[in-house]
Amino acid sequence: MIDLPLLNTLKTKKNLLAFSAGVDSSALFFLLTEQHIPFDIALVNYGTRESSEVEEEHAKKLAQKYGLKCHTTRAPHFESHFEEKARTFRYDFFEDLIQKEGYETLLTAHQLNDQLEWLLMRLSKGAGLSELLGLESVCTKEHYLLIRPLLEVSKEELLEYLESNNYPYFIDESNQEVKYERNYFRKNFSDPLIAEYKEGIKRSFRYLKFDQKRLVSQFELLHRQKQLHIIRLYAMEAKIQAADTVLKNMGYLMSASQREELERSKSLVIGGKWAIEEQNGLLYIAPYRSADMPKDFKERCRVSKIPVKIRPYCFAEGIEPSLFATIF
Ligand SMILES: Nc1ncnc2c1ncn2[C@@H]1O[C@H](COP(=O)(O)OP(=O)(O)OP(=O)(O)O)[C@@H](O)[C@H]1O
Repeated sequence: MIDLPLLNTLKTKKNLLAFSAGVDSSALFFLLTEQHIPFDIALVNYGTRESSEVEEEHAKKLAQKYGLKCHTTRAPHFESHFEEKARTFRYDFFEDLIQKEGYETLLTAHQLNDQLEWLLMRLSKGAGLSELLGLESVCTKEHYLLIRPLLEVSKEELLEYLESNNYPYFIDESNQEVKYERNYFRKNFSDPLIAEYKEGIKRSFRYLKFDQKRLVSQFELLHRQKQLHIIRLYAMEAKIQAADTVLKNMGYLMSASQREELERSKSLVIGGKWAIEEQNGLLYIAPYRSADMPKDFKERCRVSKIPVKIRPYCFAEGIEPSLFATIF
């Protein structure tokens, strides 16, 4: 019996399930239908496996059987960096659907094994708490909520659920190929650990997330406009944590050296992409831009205490600096 209290919150929402026809998303599909949660499905066909076409057909038939919409698309052939490009293509497709069809949530079937695999991969590269706990069960995106209802359920439990109910699913053989780094971690570390210590690992994630919340409360998002974030820091140690959280939400992961640089500096550009400025207990984060700005705009920024590296983004996006005088 898989009990997912989070599903109750979905009953009144327009939901889109990212459905690959594999074990995890098939299990989520049937858990949603059993609980009468309204949803449609979206599948990206990468055409990389013999079974790709069969899986797409299966998704369409399943959707028809349960009276759901099935959105599918065919990905182009990616020569290099397959995982990264496949992910970008996938989320672009989902976000396009969300905008066009007005979905309020995107549900993915990440589970406990994925969560541990993510943690171990980040741990091995140097990461802070919010990066280690990168898979969150509810994550606010600009136009929707990204929800991962299965984070506390192991792959083995999902498989048992499908088997015992005779529900159909496909096995993705590419998950076995250790040439992909994540599969190497999965096969050698996360899967064996979960096989032996599942309950302890579930508890640890719960405790860690609880501690993370306490730490997060050391900063507060005061204002967000487009991609500009202004955060109040209640403790200086919270700076990295705050930047980590915001950038991760925007799809950017800081490297270990960038984190060190941020610790040292009050004004910097990360990866040529993000301007970060700390000023009077406030942390400003915005995409890094350069622009010729009129004198009066610069003057209004100065009066409203908008840091120098943040101004070009405000200018490019038509964000009026004098607005901030009323916010703070
Ligand atoms: N081809 C696909 N079509 C639709 N949804 C998919 C597809 N592949 C994966 N998903 C969704 O994404 C979830 C995570 O899949 P997977 O672990 O393969 O992705 P990932 O590489 O970890 O990427 P990310 O974590 O960014 O989603 C799946 O449980 C499923 O909900």
